[in-house]
Amino acid sequence: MAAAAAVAGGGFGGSKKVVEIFYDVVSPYSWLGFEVLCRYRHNWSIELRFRPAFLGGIMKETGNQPPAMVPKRGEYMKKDIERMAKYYQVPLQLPKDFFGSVIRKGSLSAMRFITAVDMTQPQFLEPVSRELWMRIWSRDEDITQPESILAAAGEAGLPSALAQKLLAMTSTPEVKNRLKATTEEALKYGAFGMPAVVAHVNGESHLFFGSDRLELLGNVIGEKWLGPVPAASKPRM
Ligand SMILES: N[C@@H](CCC(=O)N[C@@H](CS)C(=O)NCC(=O)O)C(=O)O
Repeated sequence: MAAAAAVAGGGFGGSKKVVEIFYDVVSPYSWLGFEVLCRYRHNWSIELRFRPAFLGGIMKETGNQPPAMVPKRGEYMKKDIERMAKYYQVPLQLPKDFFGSVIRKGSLSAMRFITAVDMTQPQFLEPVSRELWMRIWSRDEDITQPESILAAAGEAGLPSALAQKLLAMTSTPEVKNRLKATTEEALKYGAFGMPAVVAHVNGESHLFFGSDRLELLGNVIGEKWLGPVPAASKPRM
């Protein structure tokens, strides 16, 4: 198993089932899956592991394309995201210039920053990821410029000197290679898009694609699905 699992405390032999979510902040459906799994940490006997990866790399390696590249699917997606945001209670809003913000600008610098956080300050991984999603997928703000990334880090509570240091780390081979390695790991599990959720059960790994397959994930790991906002958890937003 890759470095991240080792860092997070070893293999998959504990009593809780390990569930990994491979995500990229450019992906709105990843945000939905991320928030719902964060809630289910309190309801299911799972150890949730965040695995920041690069969706562009997954698309390239598998020959896939973002769903909105098919115009009719793009139209449907707008409606779908609106409805899912309401149902999942996540404040997702489509950016005005979808192609500019999501396809053209992309998320490489943001995902490298998140990777640097994961490698050195993992306690900030969850809030930094969430704040970057808040920027691009809720407030229609940039996530590519250094000042945008630093602003998200500040909102997440990362001290400014530390955030500057992590930003400088994003151009190092260590960070670039780690993001590549996590992306390759997702591909090895069979990912072709995001969120890619991998559950480890009795030595076997099961891949689920999409924020809409978490009910099925629950069924496979023997846990009850209680809807996107289970009672024991409070939505964060
Ligand atoms: N039905 C899934 C859709 C997820 C989805 O469309 N994810 C995009 C990234 S935001 C993707 O990777 N799509 C690849 C594909 O549809 O083949 C859900 O509700 O989560």
